[in-house]
Amino acid sequence: MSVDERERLVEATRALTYAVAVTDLPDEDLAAVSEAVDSLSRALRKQTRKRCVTESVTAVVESRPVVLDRYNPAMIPLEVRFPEDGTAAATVTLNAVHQGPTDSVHGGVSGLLMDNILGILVQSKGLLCVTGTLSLRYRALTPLDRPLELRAEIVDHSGRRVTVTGWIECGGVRTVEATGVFIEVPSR
Ligand SMILES: CCCCCCCCCCCCCC(=O)SCCNC(=O)CCNC(=O)[C@H](O)C(C)(C)COP(=O)(O)OP(=O)(O)OC[C@H]1O[C@@H](n2cnc3c(N)ncnc32)[C@H](O)[C@@H]1OP(=O)(O)O
Repeated sequence: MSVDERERLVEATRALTYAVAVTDLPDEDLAAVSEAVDSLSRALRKQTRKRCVTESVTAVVESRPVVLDRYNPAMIPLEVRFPEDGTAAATVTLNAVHQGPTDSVHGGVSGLLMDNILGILVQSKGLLCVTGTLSLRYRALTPLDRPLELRAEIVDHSGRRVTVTGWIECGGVRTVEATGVFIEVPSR
C-alpha cells in the first residue's frame, strides 16, 4: 500500500469512528453495518505488521512542519509548525470522538495533545527524550468543534532535564496549561 493510500484509509477510518460515535440509527439498522465493518477488518488483517507506521525521529529535526500520528487512526493527527521564536504551534479541532463528561474535550485527550506538542518541540531540537513528568492545570473547559491553538516553549535545559511549558487556547481563552520535564535518553 502506498503511503498516500494508507493516509486515505486512515482518514476514512477516522470518519467511520466519528460516524459510529454519533450515529442515531435504530438498533435494527446497526447489525448490517457491524457485519460490513467486521468484513473490512477481516480483509485488512490478511496482512499485518507488528507496529503502526510512524515517521522517523530525525524527520522532526529535518523537515518542517511535521505531522504527528498521521497513520494511526486512534490518535489525533497534529500538524506542528515551528515559528522563528523557537516555539512549537499547532491548530486542531476535536469532535465527539474526544468528548469528556461535560460536552467538552476529555482531560486525558488534552494531556495527550500537550505531551505531543511539548515532546515534539524537544525532539525538533535534536534532543532524544522521554516524558519524565507531565503536569496539567485545567483552567476552563476546552470546547469541542472549535479550533484550538496549541503552543509549547522550552524554559530550561539543565543536565539531562529539559523543562517545557505549553497551553491550549480557544478564542483567546486559555483552557489548559502544561509543564513537562523531559529526560534525555541514549539513542537506541
Ligand atoms: C513526525 C515525526 C514523529 C517522530 C516522533 C516524535 C514524537 C514526539 C512526541 C512524543 C511525546 C510523547 C513522549 C512519551 O510518551 S515518552 C513515554 C512516557 N515516558 C516514559 O515512559 C518514561 C519512563 N521512565 C523512564 O524511562 C526513566 O524513569 C527516565 C528515563 C525518565 C529516567 O530514568 P534514568 O535512570 O535514565 O534517569 P535518572 O533517574 O538517573 O535521572 C536522570 C535525571 O532526570 C531526572 N528525572 C528522572 N526521572 C524524572 C521524572 N520522572 N521527572 C523529572 N525528573 C526526572 C533526575 O532527577 C535526574 O536529574 P539530575 O539529578 O541529573 O538533574
